[in-house]
Amino acid sequence: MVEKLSDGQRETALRGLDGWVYDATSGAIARAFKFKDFSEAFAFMTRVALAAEKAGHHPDWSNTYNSVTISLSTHDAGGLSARDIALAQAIDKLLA
Ligand SMILES: C[C@H](O)[C@H](O)[C@H]1CNC2=NC(N)=NC(=O)C2=N1
Repeated sequence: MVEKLSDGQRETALRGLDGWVYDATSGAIARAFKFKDFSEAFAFMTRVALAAEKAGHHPDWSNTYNSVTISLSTHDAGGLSARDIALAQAIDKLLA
């Protein structure tokens, strides 16, 4: 069982995450990504899937053609945990 982040911990973590937005209703952070075409978007999703499986932590996401929206929360904690921050950082690294 992993701990939900405090408001302060969440705000500090979000300052270091470009493009990720916190939604208080869902208790999740989300970021939208745009690619050249579906093939590029799906290649990215494949890499995210491998990173997620490695982390044992998985995204809620959607894909429409060249857009991918990823939402991260820790269902077990009922909100945001350090696992979401770590996965968001790993996802951002895939784009660097
Ligand atoms: C049993 C397993 O470790 C858990 O169900 C994991 C798997 N992946 C998960 N992913 C996310 N995003 N939240 C979770 O609470 C979660 N729990």
